[in-house]
Amino acid sequence: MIPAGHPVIPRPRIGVLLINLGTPDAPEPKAVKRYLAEFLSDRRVVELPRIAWQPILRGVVLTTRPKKSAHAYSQVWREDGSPLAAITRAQALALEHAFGDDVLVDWAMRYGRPAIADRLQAMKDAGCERILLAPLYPQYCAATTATANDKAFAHLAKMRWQPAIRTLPPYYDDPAYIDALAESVRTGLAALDFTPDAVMASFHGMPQRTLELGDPYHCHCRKTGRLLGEAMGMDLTITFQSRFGRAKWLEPATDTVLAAMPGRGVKKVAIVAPGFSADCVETLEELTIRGRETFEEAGGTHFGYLPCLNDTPAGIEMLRKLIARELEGWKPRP
Ligand SMILES: C=CC1=C(C)c2cc3[nH]c(cc4nc(cc5[nH]c(cc1n2)c(C)c5CCC(=O)O)C(CCC(=O)O)=C4C)c(C)c3C=C
Ligand SMILES: [Fe+2]
Ligand SMILES: [Fe+2]
Repeated sequence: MIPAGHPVIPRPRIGVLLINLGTPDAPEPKAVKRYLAEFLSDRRVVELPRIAWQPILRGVVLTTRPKKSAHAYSQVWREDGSPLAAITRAQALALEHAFGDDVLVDWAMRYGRPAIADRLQAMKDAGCERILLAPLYPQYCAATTATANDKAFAHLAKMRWQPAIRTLPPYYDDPAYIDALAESVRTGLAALDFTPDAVMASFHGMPQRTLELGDPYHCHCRKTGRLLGEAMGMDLTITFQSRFGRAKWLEPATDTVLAAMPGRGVKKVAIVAPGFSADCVETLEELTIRGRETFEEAGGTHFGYLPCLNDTPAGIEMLRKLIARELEGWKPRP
């Protein structure tokens, strides 16, 4: 017999939680500061002892960067909010539709809102006894994939009745991903009013030290770049963007290469950012606005940015395939 006051147990369901990095609530210094404080305090992101990093973070970074970043965010903000959040929400809605009634698809951000703990709890309360955590990073990195999963498991650690959990593996070399990328690059190139002299694939950077410590991120990016180039039948220029701080980061740097290209006769460039599953401030502002400026100031004449897969039909179908594969054997009980 069920004791009085025992919660009503809903029909068991399967849940899928899409997770992306996170974004401020508003393109304003105060909101950006709150977001950066959480993001840059993560020891998976800045791998320095707290005692060394926190004074620099609080004393320098959080007193200068929020204003600069808020300006960048304000240039790309949409009516429905931060591009990263709006696109991730649209991906969740499209996948929810694609999977139908038996699978509940939700989304969360590692930093800021909607918080992973809140969405996981909501899924559990809605009857999800089996949940796939899907960090939307094609290339594995401790600073992205691992910390997203860590945050989810930290919440599970507080649950008496945990759901069963699977995590989406990195998909940097998955044919479904490479094919979707190749198709979207072909469409993007065809829509340009010029033929580029070079096509650049720009990935988010990481400190060089993480490669030496064994993080596979650099290798995953190189392999995605190679496979995408092979699928396109062309040589891609692979670069790393968004350098942060004084340490040596993965090279070559996107901005350095953009500044050098025109001098080498490359005056027309197209850029794609295959590591980002959704367009965000790093692609829409850093590449599309500042990257273009850098290239044109160095003598470049034509610059084209090719959008991420986002919630395009090809992008959603790719995610649906990857997710469906992970859900295999997880039939909802009647
Ligand atoms: C030490 C600093 C940073 C590391 C390491 C880092 C790794 C990393 N980041 C992404 C993806 C994204 N980063 C985004 C924004 C962003 N990244 C950093 C710093 C590091 N990232 C900062 C300070 C910011 C904020 C914007 C700025 O001030 O420049 C975003 C976009 C978020 C948005 O709201 O639009 C994404 C996505 C990856 C994949 C990665 C390691 C592989
Ligand atoms: Fe970043
Ligand atoms: Fe940036």
